[in-house]
Parts: sequence; structure tokens; C-alpha cells
Amino acid sequence: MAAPLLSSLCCRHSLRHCSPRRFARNDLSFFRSLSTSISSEKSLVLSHVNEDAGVAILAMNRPPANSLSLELNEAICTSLKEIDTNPKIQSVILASTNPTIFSAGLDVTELISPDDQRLPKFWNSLQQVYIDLYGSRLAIIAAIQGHAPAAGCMLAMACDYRIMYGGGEGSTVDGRKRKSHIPTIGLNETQLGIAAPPWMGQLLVRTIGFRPAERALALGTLFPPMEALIEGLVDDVITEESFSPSADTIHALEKLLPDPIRNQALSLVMQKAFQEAELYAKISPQARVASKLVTRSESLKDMIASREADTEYFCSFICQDTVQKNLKKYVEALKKKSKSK
Ligand SMILES: CC/C=C\C/C=C\C/C=C\C/C=C/C(=O)SCCNC(=O)CCNC(=O)[C@H](O)C(C)(C)COP(=O)(O)OP(=O)(O)OC[C@H]1O[C@@H](n2cnc3c(N)ncnc32)[C@H](O)[C@@H]1OP(=O)(O)O
Repeated sequence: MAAPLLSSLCCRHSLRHCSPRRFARNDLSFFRSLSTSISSEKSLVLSHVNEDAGVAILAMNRPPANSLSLELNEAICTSLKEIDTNPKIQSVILASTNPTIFSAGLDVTELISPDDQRLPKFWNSLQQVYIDLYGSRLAIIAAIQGHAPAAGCMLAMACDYRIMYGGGEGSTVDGRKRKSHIPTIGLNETQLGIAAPPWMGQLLVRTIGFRPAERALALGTLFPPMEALIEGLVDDVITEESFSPSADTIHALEKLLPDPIRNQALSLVMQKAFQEAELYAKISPQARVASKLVTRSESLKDMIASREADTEYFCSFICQDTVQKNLKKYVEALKKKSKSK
């Protein structure tokens, strides 16, 4: 049986939580803890639930770019754990409060001249985010309104379904008119002079297939939306022409979204993500989770078995002089680009 296998693999909130006993439990402490953790604009993530629909939202909220720091990684895991404890919730939308950046990947400042106590903790927290998303009993829908490079792309790939904003001149992302914004997605690590770790590279292989992944990893390709769709890196691309939501969807979204991002109820990506999340939430949880185990348990088992070695390799790799030099150059260029705007 697959379920016991995964329960021994994934600690805390994972596919193992799909047992009928778990679903039957009515844990009121969950509601109390959730209500204190949501809707503070200072939180690194905002989360909220719509129990009628069986859908939750988890929105990354670390300006300016949702780059993944130790603290953001931990906040994602904690929030997912809280949502997981609610038996009425079957789907989660993973989103961003920033309408043009889903996540800029690892916070590169964590990698430059790193503290040797913090660096392994940081890497462990990223591994945990992957394990918790990829091994979750919940169906997770990535609402990718903005850029998703490197570890940002990993977050999306660890979800069950990916919806990306198609961009375009004069389109609306969060309900307001804005100038053209075309997001990109991919594992661009080689552009920074580093390589994606094996488990992340293999995730790309499982998502888009061996040869396309081999090429994309080598070149560090960032795909615009339609190319990402053709490669199978995302499942859907939303443009104004391609999708018109119902009033019911918008109403349900308004009930779901926490205050600071309620205006995202007008975002087409969010609307489509909500519809998809509802679709998953209607499937029998046991059957849905069992099918997820079929495709994910082996790779999760391998990743968890090599976790310590992966951390050791990462830490020694990052501390190499040439890697540090490349990273510093990359960050300087990033800052220069940002200042020149
Ligand atoms: C075998 C190998 C074994 C082990 C593996 C070893 C290593 C591999 C490790 C891990 C794999 C994963 C790696 C990563 O995720 S590395 C991060 C990769 N990310 C990027 O390359 C994205 C960089 N950012 C951008 O390209 C743009 O910011 C973006 C397109 C996302 C948005 O552009 P936009 O024009 O909208 O915003 P900006 O003005 O550029 O940025 C705003 C602001 O945010 C700061 N920023 C952006 N990205 C990051 C980041 N990743 N980390 C920290 N800070 C970031 C940027 O500097 C601006 O700040 P400021 O200058 O203060 O205005």
C-alpha cells in the first residue's frame, strides 16, 4: 500500500493526513490558530479558507520579490500545516501578493558570504517547502501571475496544477490597467553560475520530459507563458480573450481572499485557479491522494533519503570562491537593473 510508505517519508503535514479518522476530526483549535495567523499585512504569507468551497489560499507576501529566505520558507510550511489540519479543506491556491512576481526564487543574499550556521538551516527549510508541497494531501494550484525563476519555478512545479498569466499590452493583472507585463518561468540557475540541485532538476524532468529538461537546465531557460504551456511546464495560460469567469466565482473568491489582496478577485488567473481548486476539491480525497502517491512517492522517498548529503553538497558548493564570485556579479547586475528603472 502506498499510503503507509509516504507517511514514513514525509514528516508533519503530508499525504498521510488523508486518513478517514483525520478527516472526521473537528479540531477547533485550528480555527483559532488560523484566525491569528491570517490577514496581517506584515505576515510573510497570508492565508485564509473558504470552507463552503473546500478551498484555501496561501499567498506569499515578502516584498519586493517574494525571494525565499529562511523565514519565508518556514512561514510557507507553517501556513500549509495549518491549512492541512482543517478537514474541510481539500485544495489550496498558492499565490503571491505581488501581481508581477510569483517568487524570484532563492533570496540570493542568503547565498553570498553566508553564515555557516544559517546556510544549512536555510537549505533545509527549502527542502521542507518542496517536501510539504509535493507530498501534501491537499491539491495545490499555483496561480502564477508573475515571474517564477529558479526556486520560484520549483514552487510551481511542486503543485498539482499551474496556471500562468499570459501577459500582453494593456492587460489587467489585478483589475487595474497596466503596461505590458510578460512573466517568465524556468530553472535559470546556470545563468547565475550555479546548477539546480538534483531533486529540483529531476522535478523539471518529471514535469516536461527528459530532453526538453536537459536543454532547459543547461541553458537556464526562462520560458514566456505560451512556450511554458507548449513545453508542459504550466497547464494553462490565461489571457483576457481566453477566459471569462462567472459572477459566482468572483463572489466565492471575495469570500476567500484576505483583505490586503481582496482586489485579486478581479485577476483572471486567480479566478481560473479558484475554479480549478473547486474541481479538485470535489474529487474523493482518498482516491485523489492515492493517485498522487502513484506518481510522487518514489521521487519523494529518494529525495528524503539523500537530504543530508544534498545539504552538505549545497553548503560546500555555495562556499566555493568561483561560485561566490558569480553570485556577487549576478546580484550587482540585478541591483543595477533595478536602480536604472
Ligand atoms: C549540483 C548542484 C548542487 C547544489 C546546488 C547548489 C546551488 C543551487 C541552489 C539552488 C537552486 C535555486 C536557486 C535560486 O532560486 S537562485 C535565485 C534565482 N532568481 C533569479 O535569478 C531572479 C532574479 N530576479 C529577477 O530576475 C527579477 O527581479 C524578476 C524578473 C524576478 C523581477 O523583475 P522586476 O523588474 O519586476 O524586479 P527587480 O527590480 O528586478 O527586483 C525588485 C527587487 O527585488 C530584488 N530581488 C529580485 N530577485 C531577488 C532574489 N532572487 N533575491 C534577492 N533579491 C531579489 C531586486 O534586487 C530588487 O531589489 P532592490 O534592488 O532593492 O530594488
